[in-house]
Amino acid sequence: MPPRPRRRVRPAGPASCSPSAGASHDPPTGQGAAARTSCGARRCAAGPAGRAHPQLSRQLDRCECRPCIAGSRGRGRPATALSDRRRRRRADARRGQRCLAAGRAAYGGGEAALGRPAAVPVTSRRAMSAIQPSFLADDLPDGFAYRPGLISAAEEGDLVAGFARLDLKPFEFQGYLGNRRVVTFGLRYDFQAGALQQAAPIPDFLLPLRERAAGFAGLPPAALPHVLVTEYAPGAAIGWHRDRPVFGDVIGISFVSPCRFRLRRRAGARWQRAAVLLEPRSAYLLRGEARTVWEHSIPAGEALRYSVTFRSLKRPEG
Ligand SMILES: O=C(O)CCC(=O)C(=O)O
Ligand SMILES: [Fe+2]
Repeated sequence: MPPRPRRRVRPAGPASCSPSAGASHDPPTGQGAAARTSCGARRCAAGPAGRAHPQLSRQLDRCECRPCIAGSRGRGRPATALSDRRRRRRADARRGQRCLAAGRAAYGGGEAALGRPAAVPVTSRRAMSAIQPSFLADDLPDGFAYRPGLISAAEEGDLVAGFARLDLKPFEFQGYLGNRRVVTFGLRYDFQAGALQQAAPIPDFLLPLRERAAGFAGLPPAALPHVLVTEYAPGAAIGWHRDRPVFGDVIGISFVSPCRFRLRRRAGARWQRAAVLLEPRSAYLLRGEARTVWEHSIPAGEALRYSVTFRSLKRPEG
């Protein structure tokens, strides 16, 4: 195997931030200590001295620092450094067969466990503390809704087999690659153009899921013209963000293994925080304040997880 290309060195200047940042934002090993910044991410130790995350912008709705967007936990690679793409593709087909069983086993495994939507057995204390929900009902952000068991275990199996056939690509933002892989259908947000563009039509196998998601959100299926399928391999994360303002409601459905879904919003000089366990086959809705005020993120998990995210379009102000 050819030697792995070196990580791209961050260019100087305010438009960049070294691959560091955040709870999903830790600096790469050897880059020194990182201090907290106003965005709750970390100061880039290797970046311009003392500067907070340079691309954090309230207008932009999230920190635009490349590794933050990529959720790469400091391990993001430049697109040009992708050396194992072909190998990963070949592994996909095999993984599609294995992942459901393996993912289920990682959190307590077996078809019997799958029949129980609420309780999520986990195999280790560490895994338990990583995903334990931490809010009381009162702490839920307004506009956040959660439904366990939106789909059956059999439906989940069929959908996961479908994901294995999709052309998932590492999430890319300004040349940096995240550890999660994605594919978008219907409408897609083009980060460079800053606008929605037409993507491939939503595949037939996802349409019944869209109906279910729409029913959960009280919307007609056609009101969800965008769908994003995301694969989180063990260790993959998504950093703190709000979804793009061009979108309206966000409905996320989880597959294979659970994750901890974290929420935070500014409360003076501090962050108010909440977290919820997203079980496989469950759905959540982000609407109102949960969508427009609170940020969300998912820390790296120990087992493979897929999510399907449906989004409506923001209604024109009237
Ligand atoms: O995987 C999930 O459920 C969340 C994904 C997400 O927040 C996003 O793609 O904006
Ligand atoms: Fe999101």
